[in-house]
Amino acid sequence: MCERGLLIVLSGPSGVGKGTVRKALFSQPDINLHYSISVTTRKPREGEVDGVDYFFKTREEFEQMIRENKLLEWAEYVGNYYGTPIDYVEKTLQEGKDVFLEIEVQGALQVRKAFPEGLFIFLAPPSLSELKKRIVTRGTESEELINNRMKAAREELEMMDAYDYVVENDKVELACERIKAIVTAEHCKRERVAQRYKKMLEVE
Ligand SMILES: Nc1ncnc2c1ncn2[C@@H]1O[C@H](COP(=O)(O)OP(=O)(O)OP(=O)(O)O)[C@@H](O)[C@H]1O
Ligand SMILES: Nc1nc2c(ncn2[C@@H]2O[C@H](COP(=O)(O)O)[C@@H](O)[C@H]2O)c(=O)[nH]1
Repeated sequence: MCERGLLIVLSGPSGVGKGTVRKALFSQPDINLHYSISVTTRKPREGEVDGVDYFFKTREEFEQMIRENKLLEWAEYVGNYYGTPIDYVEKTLQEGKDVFLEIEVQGALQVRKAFPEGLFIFLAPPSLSELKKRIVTRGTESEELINNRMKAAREELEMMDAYDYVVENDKVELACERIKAIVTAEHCKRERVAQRYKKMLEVE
């Protein structure tokens, strides 16, 4: 029987750079993580592709997924639904592969309840003014939505203590290296624990 994979959750306020860091991480050749594509009712941004960036759904379709227990977690964030399809996560972990979720804070806290053995990483901005600058510079949100996301960000930043690690995204390459080091250390720790139990069972 193969060991279950590790569930890694990267979370943090909108605009901190979760997507940028995740893409940089996944572009590295030595990375063996599996990205879970979320479902959302948000309209696609320019260049976003259904089934690659998100599975784009109507509110009715999303609510049906909730009723049918197809989501590991879901949240309504600044007027839209976002959720993680449970089947992909379960199947991939079962195959012994690591799954990577990039989700907001309410959802991460739900996943923590369902998967306390997961690895929870909070990506933090160098400052609130830099966070605002990043959302504004991205140019995807109206002024009203930027203000709503900044309001949510203040509440989300208060939740960082609920995570296993806080990683500052000052520079994308540095944030990637920190996340890689955390994942490697977590694997080593789990391997040591597994070996200890194996030996214990051999002796008894
Ligand atoms: N370390 C960094 N330094 C400067 N700019 C950055 C850094 N990381 C990301 N950015 C920029 O900040 C903006 C927001 O990044 P990104 O879209 O990855 O954030 P996000 O956390 O995924 O946002 P959301 O949660 O809204 O999807 C982008 O324009 C990106 O290029
Ligand atoms: N709870 C969940 N949050 C998710 C999921 N997928 C993405 N997100 C987060 O939503 C906000 C807004 O995303 P955006 O693409 O509209 O900028 C951001 O923090 C994402 O990380 C999910 O499945 N569940």
